[in-house]
Amino acid sequence: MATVMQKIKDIEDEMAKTQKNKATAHHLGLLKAKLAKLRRELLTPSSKGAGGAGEGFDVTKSGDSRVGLVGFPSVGKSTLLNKLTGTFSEVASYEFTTLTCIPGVITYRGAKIQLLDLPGIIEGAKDGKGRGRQVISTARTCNCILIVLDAIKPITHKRLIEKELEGFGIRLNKEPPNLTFRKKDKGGLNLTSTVTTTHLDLETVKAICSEYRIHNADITLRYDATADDLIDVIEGSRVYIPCIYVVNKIDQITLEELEILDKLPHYCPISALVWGSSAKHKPQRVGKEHELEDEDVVQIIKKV
Ligand SMILES: Nc1nc2c(ncn2[C@@H]2O[C@H](COP(=O)(O)OP(=O)(O)OP(=O)(O)O)[C@@H](O)[C@H]2O)c(=O)[nH]1
Ligand SMILES: [K+]
Ligand SMILES: [Mg+2]
Repeated sequence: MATVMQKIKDIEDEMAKTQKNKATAHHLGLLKAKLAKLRRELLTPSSKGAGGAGEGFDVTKSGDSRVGLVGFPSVGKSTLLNKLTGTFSEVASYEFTTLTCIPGVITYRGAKIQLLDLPGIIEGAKDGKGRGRQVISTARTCNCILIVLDAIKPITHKRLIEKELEGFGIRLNKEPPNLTFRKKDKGGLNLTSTVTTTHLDLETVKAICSEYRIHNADITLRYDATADDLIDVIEGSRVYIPCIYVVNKIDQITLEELEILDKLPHYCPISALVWGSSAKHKPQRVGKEHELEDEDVVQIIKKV
């Protein structure tokens, strides 16, 4: 029998092959619903190897808010935790230095923010690769997620990390769908909308609902919702979390490259070190007299 993973792969392949147009919308909607169901199966504790937070991840929530550092290995998550909180989390140039969840605290304008350093995740993390599931389950408990990216790595890494989080029911920088879905005993499926809709028609809604064996329901759309939005509402258990894209190691790129990155929404460029062509060794501690060269990055540390 095909494994859940294989079934997911088959559906993803079929979706990739299916042309996107009006005639295929309901079929694609059906495939999306099948995919959402299989993912849930994969993530429920009864299925092998799945489960919530595990050993080394059971950090108690504390303070006013919880922020999690998520990213590929060696992008500088632990360096950032250490700099921001004064906690010690091991830093090294090799991948998977951090193996558990390490908490630290930032005090900002009287608020205590719990910052969580997490192991690096890799593609396929949501499907159980590495400690990915523990990492993403922990990310689900956060009030804000910082996706840490390495400025010299391809920007496609942003999308890869987003996909891992999305596959685990996390929705980033998104409001919960503004639609109501009310199941009832009889009367069939009724679709009404208060705005013009371009994604969902009755046929697509029927295809999705049939996959969930729902034959009677009132659905009201208050915005131009997609098939994915409807599936999210039917599935439930989605979490809507704000996210900031922290692009680290900008000391390694040029100003022109930095300007391109500046177009990313919800973005913050940082560098945890001071490197540049004026420095004799990297990073170098310098005084006021030091003459800087173009594109040098300076870190100023203020004594409290
Ligand atoms: N050039 C440069 N190097 C950095 C910066 N921040 C961190 N590094 C280096 O990047 C490497 C990885 O840093 P870590 O903090 O261990 O990265 P991590 O994301 O926690 O790695 P894992 O725990 O293995 O996932 C180390 O060699 C750091 O010194 C930065 O801003 N600029
Ligand atoms: K590392
Ligand atoms: Mg680390």
